[in-house]
Amino acid sequence: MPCPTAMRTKKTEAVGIPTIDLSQTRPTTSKSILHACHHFGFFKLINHGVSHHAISRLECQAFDFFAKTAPEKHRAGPAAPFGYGTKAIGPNGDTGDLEYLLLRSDPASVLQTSPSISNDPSTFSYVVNEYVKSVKDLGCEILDLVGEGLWLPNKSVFSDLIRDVHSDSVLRINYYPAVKHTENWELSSKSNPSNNRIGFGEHSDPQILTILRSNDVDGLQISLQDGLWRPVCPDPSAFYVLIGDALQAMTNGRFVSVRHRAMANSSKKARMSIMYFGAPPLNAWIAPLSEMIPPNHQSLYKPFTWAQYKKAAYSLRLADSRLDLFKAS
Ligand SMILES: C=C1C[C@]23C[C@@]1(O)CC[C@H]2[C@@]12CC[C@H](O)[C@@](C)(C(=O)O1)[C@H]2[C@@H]3C(=O)O
Ligand SMILES: O=C(O)CCC(=O)C(=O)O
Ligand SMILES: [Fe+2]
Repeated sequence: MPCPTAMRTKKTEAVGIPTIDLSQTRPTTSKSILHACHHFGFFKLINHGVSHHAISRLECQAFDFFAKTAPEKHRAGPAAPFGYGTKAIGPNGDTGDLEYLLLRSDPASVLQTSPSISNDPSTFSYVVNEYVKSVKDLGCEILDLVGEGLWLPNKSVFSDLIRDVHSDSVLRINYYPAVKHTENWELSSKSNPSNNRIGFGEHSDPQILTILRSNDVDGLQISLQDGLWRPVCPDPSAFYVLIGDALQAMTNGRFVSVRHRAMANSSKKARMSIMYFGAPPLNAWIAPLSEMIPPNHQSLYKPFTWAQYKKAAYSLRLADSRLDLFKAS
């Protein structure tokens, strides 16, 4: 049976969103990834090789956490920026209808925070670390395919940043509680736009790339050049890959960081999404690669360190275009 989103958005989503099948040959996959990164900054990934077991174990651990009482959950907060947060997103007044856990992704930090999150911290940290390892490897594989497709002299120039022991990558688990529908909800949602509740507002991700997985509840939307919001059909067996601002800068704008948001108005069932944000080390310099600047063209962005970019991101609102601050004059 087609998912409700697919039925509602046949014209947009069904024809719009590229799907990359990682079981295809390397050159074919690489070519399709480049096309998707250039035109969408977003794609769906199937046959990705990450074990269903690793995904469902983390999902179970996360559902157990969000099912706890508020005081228990607040032991893991406040998110500043790491830890448990509810409603408030970032330090500048953004809010959404969600709860979340934001975690540093290195094993030592996961182990350190686990006792405030789980009654069985060693299992929690094992499950998180196993998941992070899998999605990090997947992210690096995608970035190596990008390096190959672009014929870069150093094919691992992007993945090296994420593989670095000092990589600033993070894991985020968002939980959008179920919505209590009244009898005439369908009718009122059409006539009353206030039912369009924002779960996580419009933004682009600042990092290199994001690997997102959600349960079977819809909510994620992406906005392409035409400015229209396209619902993304949830597929728990797939991952969605989002290009971040840092990769847009390194490719001198050839790849676009996709604007996206999550709605929280649509389901009687809670939505859970898990994002791995692959990031460089804080002291890494991000700048357009010389191979990405065509002859007689200029660099579109000034060089910046990841620490400088993060500082800028945290000084702005969620919807702000942070990369604009680093445009070359
Ligand atoms: C409002 C904010 C939340 C955010 C930091 C920021 O000041 C602007 C970027 C936001 C974002 C979006 C993608 C990720 O979810 C996130 C962890 C990130 O790296 O940048 C969040 C930040 C956050 O929630 O701390
Ligand atoms: O929850 C989602 O599906 C998207 C959340 C998101 O974009 C983020 O956390 O950066
Ligand atoms: Fe995001």
